[in-house]
Amino acid sequence: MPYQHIKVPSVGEKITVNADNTLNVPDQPIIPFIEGDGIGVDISPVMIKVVDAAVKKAYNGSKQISWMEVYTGEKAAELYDGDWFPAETLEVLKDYSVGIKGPLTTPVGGGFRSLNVALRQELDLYTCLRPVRWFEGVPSPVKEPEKTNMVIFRENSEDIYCGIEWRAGTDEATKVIKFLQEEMGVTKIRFDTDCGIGIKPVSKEGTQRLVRKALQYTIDQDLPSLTLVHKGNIMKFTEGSFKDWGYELAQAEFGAELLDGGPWMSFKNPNTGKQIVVKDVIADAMLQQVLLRPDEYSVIATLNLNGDYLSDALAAQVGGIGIAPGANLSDKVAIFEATHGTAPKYAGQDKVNPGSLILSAEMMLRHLGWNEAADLIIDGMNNAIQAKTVTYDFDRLMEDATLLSCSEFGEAIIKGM
Ligand SMILES: NC(=O)C1=CN([C@@H]2O[C@H](COP(=O)(O)OP(=O)(O)OC[C@H]3O[C@@H](n4cnc5c(N)ncnc54)[C@H](OP(=O)(O)O)[C@@H]3O)[C@@H](O)[C@H]2O)C=CC1
Ligand SMILES: O=C(O)CCC(=O)C(=O)O
Ligand SMILES: [Mg+2]
Repeated sequence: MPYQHIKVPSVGEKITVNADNTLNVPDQPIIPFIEGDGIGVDISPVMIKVVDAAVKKAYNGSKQISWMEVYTGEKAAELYDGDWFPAETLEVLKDYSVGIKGPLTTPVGGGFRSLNVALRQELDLYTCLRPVRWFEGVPSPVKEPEKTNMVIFRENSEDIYCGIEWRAGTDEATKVIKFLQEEMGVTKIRFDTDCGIGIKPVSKEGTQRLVRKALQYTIDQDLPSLTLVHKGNIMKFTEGSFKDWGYELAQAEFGAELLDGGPWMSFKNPNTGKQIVVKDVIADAMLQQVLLRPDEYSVIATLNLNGDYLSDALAAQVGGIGIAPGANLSDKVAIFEATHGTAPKYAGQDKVNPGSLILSAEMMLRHLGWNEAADLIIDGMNNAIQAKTVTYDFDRLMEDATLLSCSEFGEAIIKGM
């Protein structure tokens, strides 16, 4: 079926997904990409160039990506007559199973809701996977950045983050407040006029599908622990239940048993026989723990908003948001994206670090099973950083570095492969 603005490449095939969620990846897969707002215009073309070079070098022409641009955000609004979130983009991302996106702008305090969040919700991309590790040579604010090696599984479909809220003074907010006071016996709303209201849904099913994925990852990657991060002492029936349902799942589906009387648990990795510890930490304490005792944490499963905060904080700890990658995953669809946003003050200046999006593409290549190309990207990134040929964000914290533009850093990665 022809699309309104999306042009399907004349060469290449769709990736398909089997009933057991494994992928059939043709040698020339068509991969949809969203350029992104703000610095998307700088980093997306560099990401494509680096990925193409890695694939060419790894497979000498026997494999190749057919890129297909799809539109969301500012570019979509221009093309589709004010439609920021065209239905055909959603349809294509679902149909082609694997895609990658640049950052998209969300106005603060009003205007439209986050397109990034909408994409995750519409495609039920319930896991936001954000690995955080240090690259040798990257300037970091901590003394031993090599001790930080964590993988965040952030719940992506629930929580206060999903946007069920009403502005202060509206009929809706007044109605919800009245309902809470008159029908639910709530007496604790300190100022009940001009009061905005938000709702925080957290379910057993939503929690357990996320924790299941995180525990499976811990097993597959042979990692030592999974930490449930929550603020369950205060938000007992949302964040507290997240913790309880997480432990419950570890026990019921992975055979975990109480460790020293609990609440921590442990079980043996069925592949390696090594012990996996399942533990929990309260979210505020976790922010100091990751700074002071990072080597005690490995895989983290947490709620949507905690995961948002924790992923930017951990990214800074290993040298910054400019190299923090991520993926949004359902069981069938995977959309890769950087952790950072659109950094509007740098848009169009060919200045920022494209590393986040490039490393997100590196995760995408591994998802396809193209590990040789992914390894080349890591080599290229390592070599560019160790040669101290870096973008402004690293340059300002390094001595004797050579300052490169965004596109020059891409070239340096290619040269370093
Ligand atoms: N998934 C998504 O698409 C996301 C979208 N957003 C959206 O992005 C917009 C801007 O958000 P904002 O809060 O400013 O956060 P940003 O992540 O866009 O930028 C914050 C700061 O992070 C640094 N930074 C970001 N990207 C890079 C990069 N590639 N290279 C080097 N440094 C970088 C810059 O720091 P410095 O100033 O020190 O140089 C920048 O000023 C908002 O509309 C927000 O909603 C935000 C997060 C995720
Ligand atoms: O959607 C947005 O604008 C922000 C999202 C965000 O910060 C994130 O997903 O990390
Ligand atoms: Mg964020």
